Amino acid sequence: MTTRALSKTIFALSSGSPPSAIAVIRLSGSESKNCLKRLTKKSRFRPRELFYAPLFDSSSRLLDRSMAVYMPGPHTFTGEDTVEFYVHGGRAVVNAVMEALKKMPNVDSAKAGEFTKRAFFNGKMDLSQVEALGDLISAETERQRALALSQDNIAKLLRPLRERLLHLMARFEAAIDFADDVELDRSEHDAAVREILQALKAMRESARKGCLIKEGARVALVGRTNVGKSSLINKLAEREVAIVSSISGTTRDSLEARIQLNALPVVVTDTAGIRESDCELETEGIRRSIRRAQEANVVLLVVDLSRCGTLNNEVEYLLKQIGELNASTAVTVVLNKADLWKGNEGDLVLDNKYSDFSVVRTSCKTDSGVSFLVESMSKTLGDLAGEESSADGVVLSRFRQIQLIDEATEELEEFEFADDGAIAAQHLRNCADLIGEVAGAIVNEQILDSIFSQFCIGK
Ligand SMILES: Nc1nc2c(ncn2[C@@H]2O[C@H](COP(=O)(O)OP(=O)(O)OP(=O)(O)O)[C@@H](O)[C@H]2O)c(=O)[nH]1
Ligand SMILES: [Mg+2]
Repeated sequence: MTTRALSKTIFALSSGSPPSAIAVIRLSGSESKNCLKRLTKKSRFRPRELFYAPLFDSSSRLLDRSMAVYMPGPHTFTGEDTVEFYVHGGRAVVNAVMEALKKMPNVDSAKAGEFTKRAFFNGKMDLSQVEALGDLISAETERQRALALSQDNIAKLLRPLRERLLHLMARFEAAIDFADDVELDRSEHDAAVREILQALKAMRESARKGCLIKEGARVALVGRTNVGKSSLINKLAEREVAIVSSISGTTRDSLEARIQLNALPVVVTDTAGIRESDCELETEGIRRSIRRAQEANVVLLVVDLSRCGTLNNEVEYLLKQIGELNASTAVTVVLNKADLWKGNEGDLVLDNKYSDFSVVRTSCKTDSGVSFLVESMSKTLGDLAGEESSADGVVLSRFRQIQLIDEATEELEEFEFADDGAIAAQHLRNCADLIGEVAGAIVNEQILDSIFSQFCIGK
């Protein structure tokens, strides 16, 4: 950000869109106090003290009877002089005050994320704190809120790792520069690096959970045609998301519904039923069903109990059609149309290799088992995302951060094979730099633009 851009005083409506009981208009920059003087016609203000403030335009017309506060920098969110007006939240009131501010010299309306950008450039926040703030503002579930708050400390968590790496690197460099005086015990260093590697891998695993909390879990309903997948998504979403009919092959494309389970956002996908087909469109639909299953955190394998014969064969058939599932994907076998079943319990026994699968019996006709299925999914997602309290620890949850941790891990893995001291030291340096980048100690302009553009105006 240029000095000129920083020198402008910015203002924005920082509360939600009018009408509302109260609207907060915030200013940041060296002209803030002058703006306050002009609007209130007062000249002296006690810092950080809320006061009653009738506001006037340049022709002394009363705009609103508001409350206001003056907060001199640098101990403010942006690090600059800041003023906040708490005006009545009517659209005309807000517009009138904003219009009056716009006419003042060297004052401009703020762009999205501009207050936070100033806080960052004035050293009030690091990049991971900026990202955490963005997450907090967009948090929709309890877990997302807790996760966002936990992210405030990423720099603190990573600093010791980075310092250890730099310390190890310095030892390697000293051994090169002063070969006669400094002797290097490589095995001791290898052990230290392995410890750091373990810490990075643990972080990577917790990041997978963090992403699940932040991005939401994906659940796919997969099975043959006419087994009741669309009926089930309608039950789970508690609304008519998909068309249900007795005609096999009714659903041709994947359909999504967003729900919340165990304080996690969940995207449930209904898919086209799997069967042999000559129809090009249907075959494409089935290909998409398989892709949705492969991308899912939880696959609900739906089976029509009244027609499935031996369950084990049916599950085997469906898994074969889907192909490779991720090792972390949880599978629940849903035995639907339980109301029609008159079969043999012995036919429902699953092979030991499927012992990790949950099995739930449902009927979309009588609703029996549906709440049990919801409970079972909730538990499965809870296991995948970790207990709710685990969000108290610091967990990474950004793709950008995970990529950097992966690259840092690769550097350390390469370190182990580097016999040459200089190359080994370089791997340690690269790893330390990548870890520094996670919390934003080292930043590139493009990443900054993309992060700040996700903010709303007024933050
Ligand atoms: N008796 C009974 N009928 C059900 C049950 N669930 C669904 N059905 C009926 O089964 C038929 C197929 O249901 P859908 O939900 O459309 O099945 P689907 O798996 O989405 O089918 P495709 O879209 O063709 O793959 C409809 O006539 C439903 O009313 C159930 O639990 N019991
Ligand atoms: Mg369907």
